Amino acid sequence: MDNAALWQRYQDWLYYDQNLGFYLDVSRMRFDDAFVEKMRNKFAKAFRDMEALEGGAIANPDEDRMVGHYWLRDPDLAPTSELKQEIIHALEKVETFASKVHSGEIHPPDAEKFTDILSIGIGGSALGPQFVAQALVPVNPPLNIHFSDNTDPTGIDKTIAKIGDRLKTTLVVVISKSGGTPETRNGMLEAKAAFEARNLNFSARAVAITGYDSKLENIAKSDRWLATFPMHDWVGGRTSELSVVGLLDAALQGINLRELLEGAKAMDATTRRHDLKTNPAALLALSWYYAGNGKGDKDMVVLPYKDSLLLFSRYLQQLVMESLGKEKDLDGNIVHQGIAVYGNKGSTDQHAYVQQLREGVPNFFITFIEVLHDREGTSIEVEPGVTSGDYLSGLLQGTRQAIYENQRDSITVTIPEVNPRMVGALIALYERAVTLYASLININAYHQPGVEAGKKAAASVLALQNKVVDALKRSTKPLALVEIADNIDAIAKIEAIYKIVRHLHSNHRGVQIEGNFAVPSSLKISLQ
Ligand SMILES: O=P(O)(O)OC[C@H]1O[C@](O)(CO)[C@@H](O)[C@@H]1O
Repeated sequence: MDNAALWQRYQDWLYYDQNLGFYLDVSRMRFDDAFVEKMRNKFAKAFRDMEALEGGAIANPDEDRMVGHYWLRDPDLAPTSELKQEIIHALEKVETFASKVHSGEIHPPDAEKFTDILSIGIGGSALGPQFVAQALVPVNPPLNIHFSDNTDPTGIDKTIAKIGDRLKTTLVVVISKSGGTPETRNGMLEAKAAFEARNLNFSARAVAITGYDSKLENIAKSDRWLATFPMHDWVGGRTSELSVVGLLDAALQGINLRELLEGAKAMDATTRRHDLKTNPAALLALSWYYAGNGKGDKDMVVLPYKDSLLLFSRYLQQLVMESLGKEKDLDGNIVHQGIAVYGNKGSTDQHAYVQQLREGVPNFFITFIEVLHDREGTSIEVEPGVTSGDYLSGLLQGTRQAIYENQRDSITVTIPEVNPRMVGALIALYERAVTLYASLININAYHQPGVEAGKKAAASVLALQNKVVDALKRSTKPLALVEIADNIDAIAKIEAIYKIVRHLHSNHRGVQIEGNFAVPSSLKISLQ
């Protein structure tokens, strides 16, 4: 296509939302009119499905649940007045709690105010709060946030060490919808131990965000934690950023919740249109379908040209991949669906993997995120008439053009600046694009059966570890791996047994190993 035709295509496909000041450009996705025509019926169904979902249909058939994250920013849409009241009440509770923490009305024992937050959670109970904190935290927030999102002992130690003496004025926010996720439980127990080691009362500094009657809620209530906030079962983990899950951390950091919600609500309204060309979520879903042939054949590379949006791709990774990465479709056919998502930020990544994007395997499409406003205040000139921000903008344009010239597609999302309203709008945009795309490919976007398999396998390794230790305790002489496996009737699990003893040995847990470590069958294992 020559430059004039491309410019025309740009104008034909440009979406601009005056209310939000938001642009979406899909002109560099090389679909033609025939493809768009072919997709019309699929989209008509996707729009109807979306309407049913927002009306309270059981959109997650496996778990027999409604899917209501869209009601969070417009409670009037909730299917019953009870749900509407619950949403309003939860938001008020968050705002009241945060303002009492800020004023010092809620404070730690023996100190006037909380200074820090330790937010413990994983997956949807961490990625949204992390993304929003990185994007929107003010320069001098009322509380500094730290995250613990893994069961890695070194990671936990580093976080606690970084907080240092301020642990006594740290508010711990434990977030788990199910209330039973082991990594989060471990993070909570590790934090509790760290507080107790310093003679600090944990319960007086802890709040829980969790589902009704979960293990975590029961602990929080019986140990009399500072507060508990309810999580609704109709909000999935990866779409929970605009529920209490994301809002409490945000409010505590002084981020304007109402603007976040307002931006999402505005994007929701825009993306309710049953018209492809004027519905940006539909334009994204169309582009994803085109790029990957409706089968995820191409990866989505997300490149925000703004440091504060660095975590957007990581946030989207869960939203997109946990929602769309499914073995079966809604009719039970094996389909192995999904779209792989990765990326960090531009122009930084240009000096890392963009070489491959320009010239290597053409198995991706890029989504550029462009932010029009460079900075508060004025910029110096780094060259005559040119600022750092001009460079960033030029590098984005240059990369977009260079990859297009090599027949690689891209989408460009342009926002005026990174503020709560725009972040809310971006979250809503992608949530809705995922909902529409899931409908196009006929999958349930709201369950995650694949994750359960990994969790069960981990639990069985830990059960095996107990058996291994028992076998070693019972033995009067060092045992070979095969003997341990025989003793506990687990010969099929010999490799797992080897890894368990090696891990226990490395951590001075009383396991001694002798022999040649390069030849596992030569090893003799005993318990001290
Ligand atoms: O909030 P929870 O229940 O601790 O779950 C954390 C994460 O674990 C998953 O259930 C599975 O990875 C995610 O969907 C979820 O965001």
